[in-house]
Amino acid sequence: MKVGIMGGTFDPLHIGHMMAAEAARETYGLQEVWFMPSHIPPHKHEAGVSGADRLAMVQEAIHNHEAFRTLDWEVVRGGVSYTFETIRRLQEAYPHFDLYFIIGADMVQYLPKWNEIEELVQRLTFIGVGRPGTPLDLDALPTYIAEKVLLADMPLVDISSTMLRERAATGKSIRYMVPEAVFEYVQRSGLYGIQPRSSD
Ligand SMILES: Nc1ncnc2c1ncn2[C@@H]1O[C@H](COP(=O)(O)OP(=O)(O)OP(=O)(O)O)[C@@H](O)[C@H]1O
Ligand SMILES: O=C(O)c1ccc[n+]([C@@H]2O[C@H](COP(=O)([O-])O)[C@@H](O)[C@H]2O)c1
Repeated sequence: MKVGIMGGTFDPLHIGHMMAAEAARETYGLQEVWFMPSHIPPHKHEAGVSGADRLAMVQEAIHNHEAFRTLDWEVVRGGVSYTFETIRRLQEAYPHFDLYFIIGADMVQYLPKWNEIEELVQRLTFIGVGRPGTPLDLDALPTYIAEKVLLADMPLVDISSTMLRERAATGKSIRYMVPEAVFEYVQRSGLYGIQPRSSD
């Protein structure tokens, strides 16, 4: 079975994440895509909102898609979420899966700095999608990494979670930049300083 892993901080989850997963699924015929929020991403500070809320946003966003699932392992395990550790465990649990890890252009260029990248490229194939601000240039990567990165086309989406947090903090709308169900969850829970909706 061909399974894509869409790893991310998802603070908050936005339409760029959804489109990346769908483009990878469609282009490479992935039977399922598992959205996997990290607890603490290796190269970032701890996320602003809890793992439980970030997991809930993923669940809200994907529940209508027949091929999308959530994987809560990293949030449940806690600590720093190293992808190679998670993938080792996944392959122990599901030895017959053919694994693909979906990432945006910024993460493609960062691959040489991932922990145990030599092991990771033996265990899975990356699927990279375009993202404004970073060229998707496989020639810039060492060959042993570049030959394990496939590309999937999608319309460029100039949205990041950072931009959405900043918009929310300054009172600007994030509606339609996140899936509607995520917007409703954020509003209901009062995340990112967005006012909980009154019970009208
Ligand atoms: N607009 C986008 N288009 C394509 N890929 C994206 C986009 N936003 C994020 N991704 C990819 O999704 C994965 C998870 O991203 P992440 O949750 O860190 O979101 P982010 O918007 O980059 O967050 P932040 O602004 O907080 O760094 C990464 O591989 C990232 O490259
Ligand atoms: O394991 C690593 O060294 C590593 C370095 C950078 C990113 N990742 C993973 O790549 C995914 C996207 O990262 P991020 O920080 O953009 O959300 C997420 O699952 C991270 O845990 C993993």
